Amino acid sequence: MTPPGLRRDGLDARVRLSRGAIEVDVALTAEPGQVIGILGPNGGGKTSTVLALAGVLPLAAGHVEVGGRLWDDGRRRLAPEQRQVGLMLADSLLFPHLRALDNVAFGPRSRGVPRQQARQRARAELERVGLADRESARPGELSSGQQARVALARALATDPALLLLDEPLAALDPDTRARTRSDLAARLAAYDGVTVLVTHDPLDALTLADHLVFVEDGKVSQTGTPADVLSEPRSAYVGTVVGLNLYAGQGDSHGHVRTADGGLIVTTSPTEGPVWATVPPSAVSLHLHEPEGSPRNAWRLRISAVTMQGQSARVGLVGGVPLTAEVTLESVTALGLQVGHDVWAAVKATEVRTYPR
Ligand SMILES: Nc1ncnc2c1ncn2[C@@H]1O[C@H](COP(=O)(O)OP(=O)(O)OP(=O)(O)O)[C@@H](O)[C@H]1O
Repeated sequence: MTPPGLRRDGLDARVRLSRGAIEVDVALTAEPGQVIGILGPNGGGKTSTVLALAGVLPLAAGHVEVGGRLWDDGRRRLAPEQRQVGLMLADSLLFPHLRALDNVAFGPRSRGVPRQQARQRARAELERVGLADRESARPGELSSGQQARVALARALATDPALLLLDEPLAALDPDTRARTRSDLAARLAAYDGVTVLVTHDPLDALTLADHLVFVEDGKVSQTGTPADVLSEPRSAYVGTVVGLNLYAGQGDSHGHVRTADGGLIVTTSPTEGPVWATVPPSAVSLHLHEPEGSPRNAWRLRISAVTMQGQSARVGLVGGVPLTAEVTLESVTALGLQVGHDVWAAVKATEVRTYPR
């Protein structure tokens, strides 16, 4: 809750630092109340960025400004405890000997709030995450999802201007994860500070974040709303996250896109110049013989992987235009799809979408 009269100005940061072998350079901006989702491959610099925002890692250059206050300008910085930050990690790191109420009250207490007032605040926070009736439970008596909600309540009990969530749901099993995700979404909707959420799970990012920032090898490879990113991925990694086959190519005026590897893709979408082309895996059909008929793409490719996903199968294909195809389990059986076999992959030209690079 923002005290009356205190204006919240959101986040304006440029994090520049060296970490291991990589040079991190990540700019982040957000309005109060917004959630920024940071995604990226392992070791890309996501956690380093969050640690720099928290003040645990010093900036080599750049700045961190939160709520109109300069926290770090690359030379002078506020210590972590001087920053209005709430932190939640995959490991909820609750004190095992303290009941839920005192775990949550710990933050305000350590900032000098008197005991009764801190407990009152903790009670309100537990209520907001639906745990009013479990305030006396020790962490060992709570489920993993409840522990995560206590950790969230604790992170918010100090009125942070910046809430940092680093893989907050990663330790939960899929069912608990889904339920806790919706609890988290509800709580974040009522939070008026800025949230930075690091996650590997596209579903977390797509359902919780207003804005996505992809960090690869220390740099921002793409930013945008979830809708922007879903429709127009701009790196191989982002393509994989949103589940589309993505190609960088050069288009001509005849609807032909030539990829860097020499593959040819035919599309009805505008093509001239450097373009990205996407093919949804579900738009790929597989055949044992060369398909005939309307203008479409037909590539002879080799199967590199077959994995089941619910009622369908994902088939990895390598060759001139490497693809992932999503087909029914019946087709896997009927066509006898196996790693190492060659098949024809067909995609209608109308299913290939392009946009400028
Ligand atoms: N304690 C450390 N000391 C030195 N280098 C580190 C340390 N922790 C991580 N690194 C290195 O810093 C780089 C960035 O790591 P970071 O943890 O920020 O990436 P990440 O994107 O969060 O990765 P992950 O998804 O695996 O958590 C990596 O090259 C990593 O090896």
